[in-house]
This record gives sequence, C-alpha cells and structure tokens, in this order.
Amino acid sequence: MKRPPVRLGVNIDHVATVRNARGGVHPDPVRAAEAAIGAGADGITAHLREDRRHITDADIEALTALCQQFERPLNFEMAVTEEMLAIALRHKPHAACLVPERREEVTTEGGLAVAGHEARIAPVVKALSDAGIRVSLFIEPSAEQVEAAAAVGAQVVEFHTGRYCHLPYGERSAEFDRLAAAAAQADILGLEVHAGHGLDYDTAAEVLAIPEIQELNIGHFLIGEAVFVGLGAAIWRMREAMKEAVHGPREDDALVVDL
Ligand SMILES: CC(=O)[C@@H](O)[C@H](O)COP(=O)(O)O
Ligand SMILES: NCC(=O)COP(=O)(O)O
Repeated sequence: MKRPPVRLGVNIDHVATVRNARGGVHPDPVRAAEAAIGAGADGITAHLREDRRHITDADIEALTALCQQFERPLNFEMAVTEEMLAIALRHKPHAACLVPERREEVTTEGGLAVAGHEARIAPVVKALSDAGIRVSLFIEPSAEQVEAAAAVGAQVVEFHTGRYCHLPYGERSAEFDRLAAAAAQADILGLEVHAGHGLDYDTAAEVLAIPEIQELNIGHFLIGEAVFVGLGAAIWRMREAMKEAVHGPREDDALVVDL
C-alpha cells in the first residue's frame, strides 16, 4: 500500500523565545505561524509552558483563531495540570499533546511517564477527548509507555526523538531500532504515530524510514535555520527532505545524477 504523505507540524515556540528576550512584540510567533502555513506547514504546534517562558496565553488565543481561519490543525502542547486542561477546554484546539515539564529544564528532556501514572493521566485524556480534542502523548519509544498510552485512551503517540538526534551519526542504530519497534507496536494498538524534538533535515529524513510515522513536529531547527535562509525556505527544504525520504529522489534529480 502506498504510504500517505507525512505531515509537517511547525513549532513556533522559539520565535516567542526571541520576542520575550526584549519583552516586546517582535518577532511575533503568530506572524511566524502564518508564514509557516504560507510556506506549506500542515499544522502549527505551540507549547504553553507553565512558566510562560515563550508562548503566552494571548499567543494561544491568536494561534487558535489563525489556525481556524486557515483551516490548519493547532497542536497544543501542555503539561498535565488543571490549569492547562482548563485552557485547552476553553480554546478547543484540533489536538492536545500532553508533555512532561520540569521548571528548571532548558528544554523538554524526555517523554511523559504514562506507565505508573495512568490514574492521573486517563481523566485528562478523557476530558479532552470528550471535548472533541484529539489527544497525543509525547512519550519515550518504549514498549511500556506505548502500552500505557493505549490503556489511557490516547489516539496518538508522539515519540521524543531528542535522544536519537543527540547521538553522533553512525551511533544511532540502536535508538533507531527502539523507535521502529515502538512505532510498530503503537500501530498494532491502533495509535497514530508522530515524532519530534531536535530533528533537523538529516535526522527527520532518517526517522522517516519508519513507515508508521505520519507526522513530524519540528521547531527549534527550523526557527534557527530561518535566520540564515528564511522561514519559508527552511520549511520548503524540510518538506523536500521528508518527501525524498518517503518517496525517493525526484525524477528530475535522478536525471541530473545520470548525466
Ligand atoms: C515538547 C517539545 O518538545 C516542544 O515543546 C519543544 O521542544 C519546545 O521547546 P522547549 O522544550 O524548549 O520549551
Ligand atoms: N514536540 C516536538 C516539537 O514540537 C518540536 O521540538 P523541537 O524541534 O523544537 O525540538
């Protein structure tokens, strides 16, 4: 069976990181989201951290409206807290991705511990699902976490690819196998498979060798790359890398090689 196109969700958190460094309004992550949609992003991802270090409540309100206007899904990343649940239920984004948060961390260091915390997580998954919000769990690619994600009623798992991306090229095969095994297991359990964190052009293409992956969420690299080539060009190049990873090189590229 032909593999459907893999979706690219663009995370615009770090546009807000730059904005907040000066406490003003520029650069605006909502404008970045509009530019990302214009450049071919299939959806927008934003993480409203409890400490509001990048995305703010007002950003989420404006991003919800923007995504509705352009009919693109908003993937709202949130910690498993009463406060975040109330915000998600107020805005009703297309999807909510439950992520772990530690106030002192520089970035999201690992996946959400679902196994062992089912009693706390299942009611949040249910409340979101009952409101028509698609629930994704940002987890480590482990059999235990995948099983727990299915047990609490999630529809989607997003595998944390940070560990994979940090390994030097040539030393990634064991982590790749871990991702591939978890993706196969998730698919068997009826979970849609996404991946994200730390991906760049190369690692995004590499993980797409895993056939169950249907969506990548990428932020930090694209926003960083935008400094050099512009956001539109970075997104275009990422989409080309993803297409080539899934469908092989374009025919005109093959011709150039043959000549
Ligand atoms: C959960 C996740 O991986 C994203 O939200 C992304 O990495 C955002 O950046 P920070 O983790 O640096 O806040
Ligand atoms: N869930 C991962 C995400 O949205 C983007 O992570 P990163 O590319 O900013 O590391």
